[in-house]
Amino acid sequence: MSKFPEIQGGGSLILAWQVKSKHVVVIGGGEVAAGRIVHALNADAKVTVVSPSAGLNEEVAFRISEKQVSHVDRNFEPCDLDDADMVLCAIDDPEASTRVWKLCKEKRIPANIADVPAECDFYFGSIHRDGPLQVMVSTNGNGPKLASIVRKKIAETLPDNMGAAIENVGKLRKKLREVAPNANEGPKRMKWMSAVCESWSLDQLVQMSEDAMDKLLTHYESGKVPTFREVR
Ligand SMILES: C[C@@]1(CC(=O)O)c2cc3[nH]c(cc4nc(cc5[nH]c(cc(n2)[C@H]1CCC(=O)O)[C@@](C)(CC(=O)O)[C@@H]5CCC(=O)O)C(CC(=O)O)=C4CCC(=O)O)c(CCC(=O)O)c3CC(=O)O
Ligand SMILES: NC(=O)C1=CN([C@@H]2O[C@H](COP(=O)(O)OP(=O)(O)OC[C@H]3O[C@@H](n4cnc5c(N)ncnc54)[C@H](O)[C@@H]3O)[C@@H](O)[C@H]2O)C=CC1
Repeated sequence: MSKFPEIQGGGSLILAWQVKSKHVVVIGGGEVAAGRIVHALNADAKVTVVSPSAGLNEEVAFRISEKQVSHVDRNFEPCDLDDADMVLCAIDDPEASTRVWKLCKEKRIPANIADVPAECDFYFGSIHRDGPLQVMVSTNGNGPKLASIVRKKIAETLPDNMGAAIENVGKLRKKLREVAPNANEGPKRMKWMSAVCESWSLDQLVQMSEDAMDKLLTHYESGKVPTFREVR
């Protein structure tokens, strides 16, 4: 046995792709498209939906009328890809789907064709969301419904205040970078931040006020982590 991690091929590269302000083109306006739109909007993408009005489901029609997304009211045309950074295709026409996929590959645009795993640069997964926290479960194409069941099981084990605690830690980390901005202090900052996360409970992290954060940060220089009571 080697002391290094064993390689288990056959997985996906799971990343947190930053699509903020990027142009995501969703082709189709049915139930699957509606889900894709929610995921893209939750990541602050600029979304265009290409689908004839007659084929829109209620949710997609709602997002269009609320101007959460732009709408191109017709079937897909190659020019829809002109300034696309990502394409999500969810239509009930396999031949048109394959055409979309081939064009995306010519133009090197990352694409997901729902229903056709072989025509996907990436798969969607089942997602639990709580503020800044996202947990994605993938079964790598083996069992999408099971992915959803596993995701629910994981979510049940997480404390209710997890997202709020993470949000507060985010604020503290930002303040720490202001107090200790030097690039060469990275290792010290990271060690101290890790120690705070390990020694305080989630509830304490949630309850940490701006005041408490400022007090806590006065201990950074010494490298010590005071208790919650000491800074409250
Ligand atoms: C490869 C992948 C590509 C992609 O779509 O990105 C893909 C492909 C296919 N899905 C199919 C069917 C179903 N998909 C779902 C649901 C979800 N599918 C999702 C992802 C993925 N689906 C990717 C792999 C993810 C992974 O393996 O982990 C989820 C997780 C995320 C999302 O879509 O947002 C979302 C659950 C979200 C949630 O509830 O949290 C359900 C259940 C339901 O609708 O409730 C069913 C019916 C039951 C079943 O089959 O399990 C079929 C047709 C099979 C056929 O014709 O028989 C294909 C094509 C094929 O397999 O060939
Ligand atoms: N996660 C997954 O991979 C899953 C995939 N599917 C598959 O995804 C596809 C879409 O599913 P639903 O949303 O339920 O279908 P749907 O039938 O509700 O919607 C199809 C949509 O595509 C639009 N459309 C059809 N041809 C088009 C074209 N050439 N250009 C632009 N828009 C076009 C229609 O107007 C309609 O809005 C189906 O093939 C379905 O089998 C279904 C469930 C899960």
